[in-house]
Amino acid sequence: MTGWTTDRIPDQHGRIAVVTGANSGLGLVTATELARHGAHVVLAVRNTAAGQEAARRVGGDVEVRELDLARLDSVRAFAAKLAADHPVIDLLVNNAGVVLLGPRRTTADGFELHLGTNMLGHFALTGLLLGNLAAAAQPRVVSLSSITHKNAHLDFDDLMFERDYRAAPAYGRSKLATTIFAVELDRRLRAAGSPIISTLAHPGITRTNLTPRAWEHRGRFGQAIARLGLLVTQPVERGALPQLCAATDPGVRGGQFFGPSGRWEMRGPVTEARLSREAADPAAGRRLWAAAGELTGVSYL
Ligand SMILES: NC(=O)c1ccc[n+]([C@@H]2O[C@H](COP(=O)([O-])OP(=O)(O)OC[C@H]3O[C@@H](n4cnc5c(N)ncnc54)[C@H](O)[C@@H]3O)[C@@H](O)[C@H]2O)c1
Repeated sequence: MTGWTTDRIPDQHGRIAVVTGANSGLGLVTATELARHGAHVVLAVRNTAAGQEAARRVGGDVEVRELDLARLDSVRAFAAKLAADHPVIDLLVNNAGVVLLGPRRTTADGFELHLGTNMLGHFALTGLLLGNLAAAAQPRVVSLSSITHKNAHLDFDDLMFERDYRAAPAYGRSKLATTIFAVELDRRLRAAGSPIISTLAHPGITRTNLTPRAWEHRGRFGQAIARLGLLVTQPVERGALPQLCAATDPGVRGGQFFGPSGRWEMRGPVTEARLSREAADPAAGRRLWAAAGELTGVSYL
């Protein structure tokens, strides 16, 4: 896949794609490219006013729907309406994500905010849409990992990070959990003989609202970090290529993981990325799957 560009996206007419967090950053570029190639794109967003503004920028055949991944009641309501209106869904891009600077916060359901939004919300959403995805000809689920997953470790005795909380490791854990989820989803889909494939992507370090703009408002030191960030980050159009490749390239197989090829995988052309040992561990997959099913009340596969 090295050298992959959006020219390799096949015609998407007749396909229904759902992109979470589609109003900004990587989600906005992903939605734009899918719509540009003819897909009907559902912009699944927390703030529908921002979603409508994004819809104007995306153009093409799009609709805006409200989804707050930090509230299971919102995930259920979104999935129920979407599933009724679109019996067949071809592509789900689990793109939305949150990064906190500051003290520990929780979702409406009491989950640590990073894990609850980035992983548990998407776990529930995927399960609730599985029947609609299975009805499509070549269905896919794409999950957003991060290089931070490699230095993270999941503590199954403290999944909600109640002990010694720190924001950056909490984000890394949530991205490791998302990565374990996507790999385990692929295993389970294959074992069930499902037509759906689960793929993964990470954008290296890409200039979006998450980084380094998050630093710009933090005084002179923050602005210096932001300027330094420009040197090591890549533009969002390039950062979105791994997830667009994972979502659309006809040659992609279940379980494949794409990211930038450059040194330290931070920026560069698309290539196949490496999972950490923990992310690829089937025992971690089984354990996390059981925990996520219990926590969200959505059990599948
Ligand atoms: N930018 C990077 O360098 C980088 C690196 C690794 C991984 N990622 C991942 O890429 C994905 C996209 O992030 P981005 O960089 O485009 O940042 P971004 O802030 O521009 O986009 C994140 C999106 O998620 C949405 N979101 C946050 N909380 C939500 C909630 N509770 N419900 C619904 N939507 C919610 C936001 O509204 C926003 O649209 C995330 O999963 C992120 O973890 C980004």
